[in-house]
Amino acid sequence: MYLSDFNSLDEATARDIARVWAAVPAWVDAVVAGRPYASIDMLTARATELAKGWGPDELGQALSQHPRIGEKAEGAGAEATASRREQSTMTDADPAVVAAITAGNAAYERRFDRVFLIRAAGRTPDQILGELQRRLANDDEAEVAEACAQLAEIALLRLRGAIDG
Ligand SMILES: NC(=O)NC1=NC(=O)NC1=O
Repeated sequence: MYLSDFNSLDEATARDIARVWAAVPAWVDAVVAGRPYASIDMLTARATELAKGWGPDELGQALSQHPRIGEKAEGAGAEATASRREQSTMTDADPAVVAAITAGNAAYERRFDRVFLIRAAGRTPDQILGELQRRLANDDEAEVAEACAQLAEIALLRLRGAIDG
């Protein structure tokens, strides 16, 4: 869709679209409230700025829309479609790597009590596994910051994939 379309959509429809980018209600409302955007750069700058305030609560809100790495997102919704596209690198992954990621996901959830979140697009399964194992050693605060940064990267990738200047 063009930026002009996003600018002129009714609030509810604009929120439905921004919610696919990151299912963080306050962030969705603020991104939509910032319309009309003069350029895609202004939109991405505001979306990035607003994501800087994310913490454990926002992670919890957004994670319901992100299947585990290596798990196929079910359904035909926009979020599931985006997840499948982003995780397509896992489709032909080495079974040993998939097994290690699955075990790593379980270890991560035991350690941090939430799903491991990473911007999967542009990463190989090996790179994802390496990041998972590295981040497992993070302390709580550092890991919240890393997970929020990944959530923001996913949001900006989805935003840029949805809106043409
Ligand atoms: N648990 C996850 O990291 N999920 C995901 N990462 C992505 O880039 N897309 C997802 O659905």
